[in-house]
Amino acid sequence: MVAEKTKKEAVNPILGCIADDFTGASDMASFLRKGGLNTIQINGVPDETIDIDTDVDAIVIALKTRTCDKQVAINESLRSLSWLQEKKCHRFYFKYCSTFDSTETGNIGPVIDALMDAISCSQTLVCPALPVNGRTVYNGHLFVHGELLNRSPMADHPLTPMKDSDLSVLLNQQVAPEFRGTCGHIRYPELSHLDTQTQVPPARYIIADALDTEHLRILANYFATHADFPLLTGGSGLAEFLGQAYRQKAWLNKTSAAMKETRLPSPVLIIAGSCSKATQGQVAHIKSSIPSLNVDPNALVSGEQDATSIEQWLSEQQSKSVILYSTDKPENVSANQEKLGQAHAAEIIEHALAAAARYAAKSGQFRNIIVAGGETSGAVVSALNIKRFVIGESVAPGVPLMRAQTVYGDLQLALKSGNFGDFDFFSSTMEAMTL
Ligand SMILES: Nc1ncnc2c1ncn2[C@@H]1O[C@H](COP(=O)(O)OP(=O)(O)OP(=O)(O)O)[C@@H](O)[C@H]1O
Ligand SMILES: O=C(O)[C@@H](O)C(=O)CO
Repeated sequence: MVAEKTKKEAVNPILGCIADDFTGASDMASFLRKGGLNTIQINGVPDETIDIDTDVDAIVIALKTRTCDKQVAINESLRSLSWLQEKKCHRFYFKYCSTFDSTETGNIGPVIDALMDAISCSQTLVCPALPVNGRTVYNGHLFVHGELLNRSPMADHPLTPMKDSDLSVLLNQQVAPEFRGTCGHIRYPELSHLDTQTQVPPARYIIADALDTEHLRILANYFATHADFPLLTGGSGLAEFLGQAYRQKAWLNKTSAAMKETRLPSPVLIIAGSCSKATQGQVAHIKSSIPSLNVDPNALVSGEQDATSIEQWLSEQQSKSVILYSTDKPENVSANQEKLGQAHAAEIIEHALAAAARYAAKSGQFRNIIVAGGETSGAVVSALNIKRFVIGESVAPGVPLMRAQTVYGDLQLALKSGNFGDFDFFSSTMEAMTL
């Protein structure tokens, strides 16, 4: 049964999204905007001080719950859901990574279960596919640029090494014991007649194949307003088509308000904490044209490098655009993790990069900041105490320019998911964001 709403009945905002990391949130927000929804991003669990404009169609809440303690992830997601329900959202989306990024002990299954329980729904969609960035699902297996997930560079991820690519296996490891084995599939040959001959399987978690954007359009048209599916889950691939589907159903009564000014004066500070293959190439490329500083966890531990020395280096660069990076090859990352502990290595790097971002904004030297990596972005946005972003144009699929009013003034940020963007992402984004 498809719930029909007339334009008169429409209530804004429609869609409330909960994302498990910060770049994932801005990725989702960029595609919702592309689909015609006036979208804002709120960072962290919103409290009563956060208000929203009346013309907002979609709200994306950015959490940092991908790798945190399970109970914290559940609690923050449920508190976010309550807030979205208070704001009268009536459709919900749990956004996780298009490469799943969640191990056996990960939080995707537990958070899905908790949200389903709170929304009282018995089925949900599981759709990580993002074909525009090379993530496809075929026969329930996740592929990255044509390679099985566990044979892609994601197998070496510093925090969430992906050792399987069968989505039902990955999910079954995580969900509550009583729901194990309750995955169903919509396989790609069935997609072309979804809604006519194909019955959606009566499974709790419905894993959808999607090989191209047309498949996502079909899925979005079916699931966007389906009464039995108030909660959908997956990557950002569906977002553009969900937006279009809501618009077709006349669920929107406002025209999308674009962010007006998208450029600020140079310079740009680039912060790369991602060690993904894409970021490694992008860092290597930009290092040949702007000053760079390697933020090294071993040097931070030994005291050879600290917040003061990084600040000193930044101030010496005066009005130049620069990059700070901890990006390294998988073997060096593993060595650091063995020596310092995985969580400790991540923490000291994130802390140093976030402190540098705060100094850069506070000193007024930089008003534009590009960050590579979801965890790193979460640390930077928290250090800048940015509560909300207005979403602007995308500079690459899944990477929007975003504006925030902060205690340090008007800032512009671009948060890049680790594996997103072409080799020249940093230079093209610097050009797009500055006067
Ligand atoms: N040289 C290094 N040694 C050990 N750990 C590192 C090093 N450089 C970065 N890290 C840590 O690895 C993690 C990278 O995660 P992050 O989410 O920022 O990037 P990503 O996983 O590539 O991006 P995304 O989550 O958007 O896909 C961070 O916690 C970071 O602090
Ligand atoms: O879905 C993706 O690939 C990204 O938005 C992401 O979540 C990476 O952190």
